[in-house]
Amino acid sequence: PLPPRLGVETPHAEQLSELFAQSLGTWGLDIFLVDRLSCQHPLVTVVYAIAEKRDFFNKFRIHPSTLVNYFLHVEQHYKQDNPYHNAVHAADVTQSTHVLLNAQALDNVFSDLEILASIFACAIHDVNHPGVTNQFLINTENELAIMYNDASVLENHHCAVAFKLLQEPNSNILRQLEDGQRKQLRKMVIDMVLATDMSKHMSLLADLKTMVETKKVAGGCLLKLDNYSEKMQIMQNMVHCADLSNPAKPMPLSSQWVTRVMEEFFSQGDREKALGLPVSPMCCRETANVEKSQVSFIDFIVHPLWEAWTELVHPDAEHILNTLEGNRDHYSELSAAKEAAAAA
Ligand SMILES: O[C@@H](CN1CCOCC1)Cn1nccc1-c1ccc(OC(F)F)c(OC2CCCC2)c1
Ligand SMILES: [Zn+2]
Repeated sequence: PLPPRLGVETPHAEQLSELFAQSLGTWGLDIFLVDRLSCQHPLVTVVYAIAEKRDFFNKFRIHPSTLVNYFLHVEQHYKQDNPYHNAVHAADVTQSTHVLLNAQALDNVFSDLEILASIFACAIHDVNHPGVTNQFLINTENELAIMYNDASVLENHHCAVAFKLLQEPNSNILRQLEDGQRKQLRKMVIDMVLATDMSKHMSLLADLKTMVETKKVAGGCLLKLDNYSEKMQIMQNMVHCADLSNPAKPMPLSSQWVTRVMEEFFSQGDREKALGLPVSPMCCRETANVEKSQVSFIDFIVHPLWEAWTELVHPDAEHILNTLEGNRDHYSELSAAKEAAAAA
């Protein structure tokens, strides 16, 4: 039997179908509205809609009910009481990557398997996130840090949980793939999810810039991506861009993400204080300057990354970079106004 047309039953099925028909491929889809209309199944409904749109069911002989079963389990393993690292964030990163994949500059660059791997990686990339940073897990000698020897602790955990869930009954969406394909997809997903570790950001960006320079110099287009490592570099940066896309979304969405991430950081700060640990940067609710932090986050991390991505897929991401620059100025003005008010 087929599952409901959105993957899950919801009293707002008509409205949600309409929203996906209009905006599934749009930068700025209101993922918080998707969360409400789907009755807190944002990940299942977004993945199901993308799977339909990209014909995954036929291309990979995945039964719709198997896809729903698996991603319901994945969704349930995102901690709903995390203000930020919850299933809405996973759905947001997945839908954002779906949009980035549609860039004309990326036409015919990725195989169907690479596209499935990218969407899969986004959907599971933060599964079972505990709502604290790698550093916190390491400092508190958490069992996860012991398990993964302090190396990309969260990211290793997300991958392991996701592949473990594939072994549950009627959940193995990769069952019908040829063995080689399944092994290849597993490797690609691991490579992408491990690359979402922020400690890899500078090296990932450096390699992207090098690729953009050579591409520009060669005057070639992206089609000349013949080896796995170049292809994977682009996929890693694409997922990383989507993971750091909050400041590049329309302000009504961006500001909700800022509130959520600060709430998660502050509760980590509260825990560090209670444990007598040094409070991590930006995690102290008494002293944090939210707007100022956003300006430096954008200036030092998010803008350089999106500038390189925009150049790589020129001109398809111009509007995203413009939104990011507009948001940066907005936070800078807010920060100045706050300082002026404090001085007065
Ligand atoms: O924490 C960030 C990386 N650090 C590295 C060390 O320098 C500061 C930034 C990335 N990251 N990792 C997990 C979640 C997020 C993260 C995601 C959306 C964020 O802001 C907004 F877009 F919603 C965000 O903002 C923080 C708080 C103020 C500035 C940075 C953080
Ligand atoms: Zn994430």
